[in-house]
Amino acid sequence: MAELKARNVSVVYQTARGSLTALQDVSVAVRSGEIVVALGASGCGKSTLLSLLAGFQTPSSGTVTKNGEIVTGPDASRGVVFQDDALMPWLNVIENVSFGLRLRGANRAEREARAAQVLELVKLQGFERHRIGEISGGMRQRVGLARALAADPAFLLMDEPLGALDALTREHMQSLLLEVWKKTSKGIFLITHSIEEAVLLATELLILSPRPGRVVARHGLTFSRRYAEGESLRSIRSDPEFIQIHLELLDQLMRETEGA
Ligand SMILES: Nc1ncnc2c1ncn2[C@@H]1O[C@H](COP(=O)(O)OP(=O)(O)OP(=O)(O)O)[C@@H](O)[C@H]1O
Repeated sequence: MAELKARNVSVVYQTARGSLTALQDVSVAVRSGEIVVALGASGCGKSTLLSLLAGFQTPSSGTVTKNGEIVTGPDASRGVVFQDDALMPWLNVIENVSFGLRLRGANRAEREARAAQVLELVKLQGFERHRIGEISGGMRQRVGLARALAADPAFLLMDEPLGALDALTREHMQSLLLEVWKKTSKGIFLITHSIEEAVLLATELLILSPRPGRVVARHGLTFSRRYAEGESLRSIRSDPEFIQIHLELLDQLMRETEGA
């Protein structure tokens, strides 16, 4: 089992208006087969936390470790997906997906075989040769997810991956993401602004509050596991417990952001 851990991390940015504590004493652990979701108002440090876990930056204090070893930079064990899919429009779908493999020296046959596997996982078979400009926003996000999966990372780190999608496409993507999780047992860290999405996907939900960014609550949840065990999303979403938790979190977030 792989484990990615931030322990008591703080991040202080120096800005023109003085120093800004983006994260204060935050701890989080993401293990294989878990979906840790960070939810909170704008500016509470969610992206900064993801960036630490990815190894894009180091904390001002505290530690980030992967399987007990200090993280010093990004590597292939952590695949990152952003809201803005950051695809290369001049390449087709399969070239985008296999780009990282190419950089790592995989030959053409290896790249094509692996890309075909992950494209099947995200249900994009048949679109391999489409140009990025020819496919929809939802499909682009699936290409982004396939690209992150291509190197078979132990962890997926996702910064509002579904934020730019329309409501219906977003729901399709939520179930696709759960299917991928069920099949691969990756450890997932995901940022969202949607309370509903957070409750649906999370096995652990972190509520962050801004200025300074800190974890104000943690909830262990089981709805995604119920989906993985075969319950339909419709049945989960209409469960009174799901609705109750959703409303309680809404109240909590409203209180946290009052006057912000
Ligand atoms: N490189 C930086 N230099 C200075 N301040 C920064 C930098 N990056 C982020 N910040 C500030 O740190 C705080 C946390 O930012 P961060 O992007 O991590 O929050 P967030 O919760 O992801 O926000 P959002 O939901 O809007 O994406 C914000 O006040 C932001 O303005």
